[in-house]
Amino acid sequence: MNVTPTPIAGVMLVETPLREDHRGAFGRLYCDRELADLAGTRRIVQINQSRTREAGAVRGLHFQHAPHAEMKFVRCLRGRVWDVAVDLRAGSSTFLRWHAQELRADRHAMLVIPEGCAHGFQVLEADSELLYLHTAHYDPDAEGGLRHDDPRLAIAWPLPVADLSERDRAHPLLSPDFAGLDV
Ligand SMILES: Cc1cn([C@H]2C[C@H](O)[C@@H](COP(=O)(O)OP(=O)(O)O[C@H]3O[C@H](C)C(=O)[C@H](O)[C@H]3O)O2)c(=O)[nH]c1=O
Repeated sequence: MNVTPTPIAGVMLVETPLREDHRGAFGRLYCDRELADLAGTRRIVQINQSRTREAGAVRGLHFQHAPHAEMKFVRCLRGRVWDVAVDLRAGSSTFLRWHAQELRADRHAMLVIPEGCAHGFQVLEADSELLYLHTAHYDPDAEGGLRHDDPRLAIAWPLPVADLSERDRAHPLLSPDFAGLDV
């Protein structure tokens, strides 16, 4: 597995190349031994999948507050998405900066979003599917969300936003005095 850092500390791209032979291909999706430097003693406790119909649709941006903060490993199983991590960590040198990475089913890779960062994505191809590995259980009471169009983030989504959940439409804008999450 090849790990590449991004400009945001802890947000990494992990490439997991397939081994091909005459029968087809085989690849590892995750290995706590190979990723020990990145994941430490964290355990994957929940694995989710989403399918999004419309190109241009946006899901997120979501995070969980401590003590339910989580590291997420996000992989595209079908289609293409523009995956975004936003640094919400108090005191971070990249506080409120975002990093985007195109994830696509034919490039076997995952974006790692650490605790204290929000995650969202825009679908670039209809019927794209994502797989998420989580190091904390889903706790709706601990969930927080950012507006995709928050001017303090100024996320440059590549397509016009075509579809959003009611919940994602309703996230509050970041208050001017928001100083970040303690994780
Ligand atoms: C995460 C989760 C959700 N749900 C329920 C809650 C809702 O009734 C329904 C859809 O959840 P939500 O609207 O939060 O799903 P998305 O907006 O696609 O959020 C997803 O995409 C964004 C970008 C993320 O980063 C989240 O981790 C991921 O959940 O599934 C569960 O039952 N279990 C779960 O673990």
